[in-house]
Amino acid sequence: MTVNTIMVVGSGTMGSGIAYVAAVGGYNVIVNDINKEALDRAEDKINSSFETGIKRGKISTEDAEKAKSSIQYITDLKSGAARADFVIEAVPEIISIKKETFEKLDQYTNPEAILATNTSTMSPTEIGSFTKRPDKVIAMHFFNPVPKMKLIEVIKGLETSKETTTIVKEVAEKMGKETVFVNEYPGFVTSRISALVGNEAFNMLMEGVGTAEEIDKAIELGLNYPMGPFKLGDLVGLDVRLRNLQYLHETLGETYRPSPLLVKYVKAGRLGVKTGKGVYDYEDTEIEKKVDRTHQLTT
Ligand SMILES: NC(=O)c1ccc[n+]([C@@H]2O[C@H](COP(=O)([O-])OP(=O)(O)OC[C@H]3O[C@@H](n4cnc5c(N)ncnc54)[C@H](O)[C@@H]3O)[C@@H](O)[C@H]2O)c1
Repeated sequence: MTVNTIMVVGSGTMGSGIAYVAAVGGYNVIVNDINKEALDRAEDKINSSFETGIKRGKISTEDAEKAKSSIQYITDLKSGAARADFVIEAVPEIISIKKETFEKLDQYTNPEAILATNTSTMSPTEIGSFTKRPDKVIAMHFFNPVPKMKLIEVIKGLETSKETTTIVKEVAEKMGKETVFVNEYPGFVTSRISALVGNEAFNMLMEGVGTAEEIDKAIELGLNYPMGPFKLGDLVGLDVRLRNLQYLHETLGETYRPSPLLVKYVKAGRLGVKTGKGVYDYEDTEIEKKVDRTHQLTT
């Protein structure tokens, strides 16, 4: 099967980045969101990614214009799905929303279309079971910010076919990405390790091992991580972090029990950069600058 048109469902942080790399990769792109304002924000963000790309010499003005004109923004899932031969879902990490989305996609797309999920933790086998084509369902786990981060972690479900993995590899390469193919297990490789490191840091803070700044500095300079676990957590969103940990705790057991301090921060509404306060206070411009400078993050 030749992939010409990619539809991205959910145009938030991840969906907008995925749409951008798909357009730069030469695909016709349909971006869908149930929320018109989110769709408008995505369009602004994608257009500014093109401007940055041109300024940094990563893409010519001509190619950027061509790629930009290949993107369509729509709120109607049905009409977009009917034209797509490859779909990447990036709706919130809530199983009921994923289920409803995949049931609809299964109904509206050509039966040959591949349906990929950008889930951070969930089972592509379970997501595949919401459709009548589990052989064509797979997880493509992108990293934030998508235009910068090189990797797509690809996770096969129990029924995912060889043909599907081959096509996914081709699509990822056209998007300029490296891939790792892993077998399904909760949290895959990256989300499982990242959640654990972040949780351990919260436990250390709770135990009084050090301040947040000291723990972040130790991990950055001593272990050569590009970003300390608290800065990363604040950027990802502590609520998102907690949700991932709760899922890993349910599926993998005690090792992943969320730190009581993380739970307390979320209860207080201290969710990180997005609420202006998380572990750090973002009125502190120095930390905000640091966070801006460091772009590597993942949930
Ligand atoms: N944020 C990250 O760093 C990151 C990294 C890797 C993977 N992920 C995963 O990517 C997915 C999306 O995360 P995000 O951070 O982009 O979320 P987000 O909240 O920024 O965006 C989600 C978008 O989906 C839209 N939406 C909600 N219900 C919808 C529906 N039924 N149909 C169409 N659109 C719908 C929302 O309006 C919103 O614009 C999640 O599964 C998340 O776990 C996130």
